[in-house]
Amino acid sequence: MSGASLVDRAARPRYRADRVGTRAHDWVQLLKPRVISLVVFTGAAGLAVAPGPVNPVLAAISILCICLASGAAGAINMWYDRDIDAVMQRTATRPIPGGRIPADETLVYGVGLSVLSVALMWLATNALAAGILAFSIFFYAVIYTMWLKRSTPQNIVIGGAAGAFPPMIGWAAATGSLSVLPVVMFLIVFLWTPPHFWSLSLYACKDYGRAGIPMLPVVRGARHTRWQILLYTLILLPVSLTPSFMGLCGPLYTVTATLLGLGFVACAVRVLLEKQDDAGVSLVGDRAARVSFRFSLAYLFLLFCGLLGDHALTWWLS
Ligand code: HEM
Ligand SMILES: CC(C)=CCC/C(C)=C/CC/C(C)=C/COP(=O)(O)OP(=O)(O)O
Repeated sequence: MSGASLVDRAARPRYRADRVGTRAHDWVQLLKPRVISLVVFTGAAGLAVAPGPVNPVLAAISILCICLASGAAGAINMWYDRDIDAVMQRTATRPIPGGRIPADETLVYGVGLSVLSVALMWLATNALAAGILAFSIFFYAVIYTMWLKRSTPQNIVIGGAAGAFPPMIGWAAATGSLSVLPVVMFLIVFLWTPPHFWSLSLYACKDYGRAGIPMLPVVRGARHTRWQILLYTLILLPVSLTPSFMGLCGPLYTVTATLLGLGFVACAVRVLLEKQDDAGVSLVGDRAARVSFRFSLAYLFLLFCGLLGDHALTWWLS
């Protein structure tokens, strides 16, 4: 046997395994797994704080459906945005612009998973949960991605509603109805989205400008964006405390929401006061905006943990 074929035999299986692994990884990346992990967590929280006993199998199926649906919407977003993703540094290596997954296969994948998730939700729970799930996919994939994202700097404010529906979906899956608390949870995520995204957009501004996407700092400038971030954190703080004012939760949630809300406002004030030029562009590498973006992720996760902990405590004490 020649040396070359020995090398071939040794190399071939490893090459195949790597390719299979890479392809599987790319199919998962189309679902934006890191982003949807928090989306799914908020949906699970909505389900967990809903009143009445929930069948654990149906709860698990509902959470799986929210996961599949948000991933599917992400895949349709990547299919539609393949032109701008190729231009932006942050997204240029995604599976479609990277040439690793064909665009048409991504569309079939996104639409297929959308149909599967909605049908499964309907079969396992009820029409209300399935209906809001379908509407969320439509809102993110069509209203936000295909329309608002490229046409208005308010794109993420209105489009952010898509990512705010999961707590309502979780609650509806558990109860077949809606109530004040899931609507407040919707409002919290809705008002959280602008400071979450605009913090990131302050330091990703060049990317969006190059791709021609009218994100707020591109259109209205960095200084205006800094004020808007502060405005939304200031509105978010009292809204996040509505469950306390309405007697829908106890002191654990109230303390958590107050501390986190003040922390988020403090991050926004730092973003506003950061050393900047006349146009509001940071002179210190957008340090405050980076901290604010990271804090936004911790904020939402911990706030909903506070709600879950409060709910568990009330149940345990009763
Ligand atoms: C229109 C609304 C939103 C916009 C435009 C937006 C935009 C973004 C962008 C551009 C990133 C960076 C992603 C990357 O580089 O891969 C990001 C990260 C993230 N977003 Fe959002 N987001 C929105 C809503 C949400 C919602 C509703 C959630 C969850 C409830 C969320 C959770 C996350 C998480 C967890 C990350 C971090 C991902 C990582 O660590 O790589 N986002 N978001
Ligand atoms: C239940 C359900 C269907 C929920 C869908 C909600 C969802 C996936 C929300 C996440 C929002 C998100 C990833 C925005 C990214 O914006 P972008 O697409 O402008 O970001 P990009 O530049 O990174 O692609």
